[in-house]
Amino acid sequence: MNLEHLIEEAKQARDKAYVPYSKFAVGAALLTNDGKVYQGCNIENAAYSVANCAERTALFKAYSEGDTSFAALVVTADTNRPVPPCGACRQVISELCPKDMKVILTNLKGDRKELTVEELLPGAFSPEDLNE
Ligand SMILES: O=c1ccn([C@H]2C[C@H](O)[C@@H](CO)O2)c(=O)[nH]1
Repeated sequence: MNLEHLIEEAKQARDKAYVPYSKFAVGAALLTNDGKVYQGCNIENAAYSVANCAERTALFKAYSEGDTSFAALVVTADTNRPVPPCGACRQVISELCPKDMKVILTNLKGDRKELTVEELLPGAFSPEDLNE
């Protein structure tokens, strides 16, 4: 699975976004270590606060299917800079993905920013903190 293909999957996911309120469509593509790809889009709701971001949609789809071993995540939107994930998504990514996993942020112009999960949310609150 090359990166160009994973970016294409994220764009395809974005086309499925349900965004009647913000009109801001986001797509994500999550690659598992088995080579499977889970697409995710953002899904909004008339009760605005229950919207689900594209990144979490992809992660929750994979996890709920028993796929829990991840190799890379691409996120894309029609933004001026590579789209930055929100704080809630950073927290979820940080817990469910390896710290050294690559997260590739992109936009429709083709700009890219690649960083690790640790770089996305340095010093994240983690399950270990609950046991201290
Ligand atoms: O990284 C991001 C940032 C925002 N959104 C969604 C949430 C909401 O539906 C819309 C506007 O914030 O974009 C995502 O899906 N991912």
